[in-house]
Amino acid sequence: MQKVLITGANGLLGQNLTRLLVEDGKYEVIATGRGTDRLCEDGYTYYELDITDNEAVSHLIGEIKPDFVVHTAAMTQVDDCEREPEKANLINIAGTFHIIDACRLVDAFLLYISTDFVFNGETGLLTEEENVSPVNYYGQTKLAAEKLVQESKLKWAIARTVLVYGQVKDMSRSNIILWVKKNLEAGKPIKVVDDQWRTPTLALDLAKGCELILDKKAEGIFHISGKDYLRPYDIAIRTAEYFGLDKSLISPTNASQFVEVGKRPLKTGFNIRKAQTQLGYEPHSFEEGIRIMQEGF
Ligand SMILES: NC(=O)C1=CN([C@@H]2O[C@H](COP(=O)(O)OP(=O)(O)OC[C@H]3O[C@@H](n4cnc5c(N)ncnc54)[C@H](OP(=O)(O)O)[C@@H]3O)[C@@H](O)[C@H]2O)C=CC1
Ligand SMILES: Cc1cn([C@H]2C[C@H](O)[C@@H](COP(=O)(O)OP(=O)(O)O[C@H]3O[C@@H](C)C(=O)[C@@H](O)[C@H]3O)O2)c(=O)[nH]c1=O
Repeated sequence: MQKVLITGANGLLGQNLTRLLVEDGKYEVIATGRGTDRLCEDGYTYYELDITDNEAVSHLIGEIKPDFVVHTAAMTQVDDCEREPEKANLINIAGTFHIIDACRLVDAFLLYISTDFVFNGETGLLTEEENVSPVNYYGQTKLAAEKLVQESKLKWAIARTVLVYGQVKDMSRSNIILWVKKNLEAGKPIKVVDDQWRTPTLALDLAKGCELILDKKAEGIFHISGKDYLRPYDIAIRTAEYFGLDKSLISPTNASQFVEVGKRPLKTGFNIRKAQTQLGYEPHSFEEGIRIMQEGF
């Protein structure tokens, strides 16, 4: 069986991907993450791996000799990246460089997970050909890492994704659905932006997109997201409706009033035609996504 090594396996995508690949049984799965295993299931091997430790990365990848590496690990809190650019550089850029170097040692195929935040948000429903121009530091680090991957001379793919939602064990960061649900359940009013546009992505769909890339050894950039083009305000309303929560607690705001440390691009969201035609990728609708998430992990 071919071996797939996953970085960031404790994360939202990492846990979904680890479980999906184990369930589908086509690959031997090696999950790696910061600290101890948080998924704690059977069927894969777990190793602690901090991607900022170059020696540890080359040692482990050199020992395991994976056929594929799926590099999901990243500093994903956008405002923290703005506040701590050196840490963001270390994890998102240097970390990716370490992974690339180690992949070279064993000639592994590298699948790098990137973001809609490489775009400036002037136009939405973006194709893979659109010009990149990030508006925040997180986006800059992810773009710098994309360039390293593209120049690596490895066999590579980049899966860019958008506003991922889902639920895993002991989550590193929340996501919009859980945030809305938690506040409305507590009877707390929330202000949600109505001038951003996104194609929110169920973590399980993203994991499936990654698996399809591995199965086909598909090279190049792929936009892997949900298919519903929504504003965070719409997402909040639909979440309230789905869970029967009080919608009147949600009020609209916009970029001029809701100022964040890291600027967010206004219109992103993806055109996923390439992934649909070349990979056979077919995401769930947003409502199906909430239902799947609600069924638990
Ligand atoms: N979530 C989203 O909305 C989007 C995510 N992406 C990209 O998708 C990928 C997966 O993100 P997602 O799963 O959602 O995010 P998570 O934050 O849930 O997962 C990221 C994982 O990376 C781990 N990590 C951070 N630093 C290191 C390190 N030095 N060494 C090893 N692991 C580390 C984190 O560890 P720990 O658990 O210890 O914090 C965490 O488990 C990322 O590359 C992200 O940039 C792209 C677009 C949207
Ligand atoms: C906290 C908060 C968020 N929001 C909105 C803004 C935003 O669109 C959405 C989610 O907010 P967050 O800060 O969690 O997400 P944000 O950092 O904007 O999300 C990003 O994460 C990184 C990792 C990515 O790569 C991107 O694709 C993107 O999804 O909720 C509000 O409208 N009001 C609020 O009070």
